[in-house]
Amino acid sequence: MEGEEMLLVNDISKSFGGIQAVKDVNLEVKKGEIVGLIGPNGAGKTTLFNMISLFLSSSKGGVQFLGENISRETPERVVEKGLLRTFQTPVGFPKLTVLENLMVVPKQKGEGIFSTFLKRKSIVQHERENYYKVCALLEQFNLFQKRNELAENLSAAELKLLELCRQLMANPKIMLLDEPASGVNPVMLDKMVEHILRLREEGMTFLVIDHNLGFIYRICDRIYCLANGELIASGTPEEISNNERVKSVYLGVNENESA
Ligand SMILES: Nc1ncnc2c1ncn2[C@@H]1O[C@H](COP(=O)(O)OP(=O)(O)OP(=O)(O)O)[C@@H](O)[C@H]1O
Repeated sequence: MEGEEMLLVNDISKSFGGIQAVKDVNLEVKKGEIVGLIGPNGAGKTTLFNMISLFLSSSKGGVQFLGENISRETPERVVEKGLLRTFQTPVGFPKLTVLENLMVVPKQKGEGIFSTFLKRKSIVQHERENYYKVCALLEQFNLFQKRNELAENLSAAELKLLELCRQLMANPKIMLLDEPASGVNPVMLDKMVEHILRLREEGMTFLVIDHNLGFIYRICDRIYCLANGELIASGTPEEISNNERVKSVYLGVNENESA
């Protein structure tokens, strides 16, 4: 249902020794929203992503996903529940082709030679369905022509799209995108915007980190701004772009100068 709470971050904090990377942050994402997370280098954005996706434990506070406290789950369980993330540097397999990168499916739990033999038919069926799904995704993201290319030969923008496709193979309910626009040229950036907006039309929800504010303002319904680990502003793109604190910390504009 539109407007339903999907992700709720409650009063979350993280310290690394003496460094307070994230301090008492509250954040929410509703179903169907595209929410941005901005802030200067070292603001705590990636640390926050790492805690939401449970790659990192929080020092304090917790995360609710679809009304359920997931703070004690493993990253794998969170993926199974539908919370997926990308990384600043796409992961994937550089020495595999584009098609192979998407066909790689995690082995089922408890799968052995005997059970695999018994389930042979269903596995073949599963592989076939997977193949059709991969081809459809590659078509949608204009990567079908590159399906036999090694991933290491793709451009930065194509790698970002491949990373999106990899996450989509796992049927996410929400996608956390870490700098999807970095290294992407303006033409491909327009394509990236189109893809993200299309996915949202189809029901996807996003939380997006990016340093490219133009990109963030184009795609986001709401934006949170972090600085020194603390939330300093939240609002619509218009509100954030006119916020004096955001200008001063993020854009390096002095509050008095910009007034
Ligand atoms: N594993 C770690 N050990 C020690 N300090 C860390 C660790 N990870 C992050 N930090 C520190 O926490 C703070 C927040 O870092 P973080 O990477 O979350 O910021 P960011 O907003 O994602 O920055 P950027 O935009 O440059 O990626 C920084 O001061 C960073 O040096």
